[in-house]
Amino acid sequence: MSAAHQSHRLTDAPLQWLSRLIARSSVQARVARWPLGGRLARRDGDEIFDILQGFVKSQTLLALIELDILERLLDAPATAEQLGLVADIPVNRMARLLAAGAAIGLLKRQRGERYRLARRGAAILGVPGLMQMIRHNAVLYRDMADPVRLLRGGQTTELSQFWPYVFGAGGEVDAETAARYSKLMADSQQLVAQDTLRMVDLRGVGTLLDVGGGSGAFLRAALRHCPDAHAILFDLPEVMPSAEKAFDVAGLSDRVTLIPGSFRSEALPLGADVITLVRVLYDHEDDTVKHLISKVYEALPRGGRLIISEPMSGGERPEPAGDVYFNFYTMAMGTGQVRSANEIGQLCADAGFVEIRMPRAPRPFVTSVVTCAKPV
Ligand SMILES: CC(C)=CCC/C(C)=C/CC/C(C)=C/C=C/C(C)=C/C=C/C=C(C)/C=C/C=C(C)/C=C/C=C(C)/C=C/CC(C)(C)O
Ligand SMILES: C[S@@+](CC[C@H](N)C(=O)[O-])C[C@H]1O[C@@H](n2cnc3c(N)ncnc32)[C@H](O)[C@@H]1O
Repeated sequence: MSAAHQSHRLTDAPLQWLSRLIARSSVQARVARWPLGGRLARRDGDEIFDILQGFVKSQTLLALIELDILERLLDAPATAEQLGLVADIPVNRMARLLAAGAAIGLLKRQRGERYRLARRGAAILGVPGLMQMIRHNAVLYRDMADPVRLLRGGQTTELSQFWPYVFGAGGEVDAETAARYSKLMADSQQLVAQDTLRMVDLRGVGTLLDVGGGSGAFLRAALRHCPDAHAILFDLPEVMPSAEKAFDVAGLSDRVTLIPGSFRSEALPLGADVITLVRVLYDHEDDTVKHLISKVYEALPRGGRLIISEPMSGGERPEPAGDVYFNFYTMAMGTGQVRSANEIGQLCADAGFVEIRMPRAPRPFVTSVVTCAKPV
């Protein structure tokens, strides 16, 4: 046994002893009688129960969205009777849904049995793409219904069918499928773009290349942010029609060059001083990611910068969004994985990048960022 392993075992011993005590119901009963012990035990109980009922809370949210309850309450407060009638749900069951909605803080019960939107319920309506993301969780949850089976692997998941482009070089995705995922991607991208642009400094950028940029939502936000910059979008050919249309509608066509291609088989376009990879790495295995980061390095001039933005694992300090939701999300997708900012930084350093920075993410459930530069 190595010295490191032995010293671990020595420091582990008291904690193991404590865990074994807490795991005994007789000890729990005694500790719960002390003032501090009682408080801790109640809090732990609350939190364990909250983990246990997570799915039920989430499905309550889904029912409120599917039955358009949030929108209806935005018009005017309403009773279970009124909402049950329009949603074709028996009144007593609608009353139970509304009570659940109030209990999770999305609705407020008023006098006279009427409900109105709570602040958080109203906020959901204003977050771009959030209602579609909530609806689309149903696909993930079907894959998660048997988590042990998912962990063992080997089966075809529904989510991997939902995002088929991930597996493909060009040619494997029809235009309709590409348009469907592009819309969902673009809607949720608005949040990612907001937070990314808050974490990086794009002042003075001449040309920005977004690799795997989808329909270009990030580039449009970046172009508005940097009025003098030009943009290049590189993505699979199937994505180009929706990108072209979106830049047209935004009146930004003259500031972007669209280049179809696959980063698996082609070199990246030259001429950008900043390259962005937004929600691209976590779709792919390590080998693909290493290869892609080297291609980015080759495509950049000296001093050029790489910006990586996507939900990340907390690494040595696991955190809920990266290490629970996106961790299982990418597992259900079948090809990718979340990585920590340190792991991503290391992959960049291995490719030759320097000045690796990890700004603090305001909303890790939306995105985190790693930036680095090619040495001058
Ligand atoms: C007087 C007034 C007006 C107000 C006073 C009171 C006050 C200060 C109120 C504040 C209210 C307010 C403005 C609230 C705002 C709340 C917001 C902005 C909430 C935002 C929430 C965003 C969420 C929950 C985002 C979730 C995103 C998810 C789940 C994204 C998932 C993305 C996935 C799965 C992508 C997959 C892609 C793939 C394939 C893996 O690459
Ligand atoms: C998760 S989406 C992210 C899109 C966009 N950056 C965003 O955050 O909304 C991943 C993107 O990578 C693109 N992609 C996947 N494989 C690719 C490849 N081999 N070459 C170029 N782009 C690819 C997909 O078409 C898709 O637009």
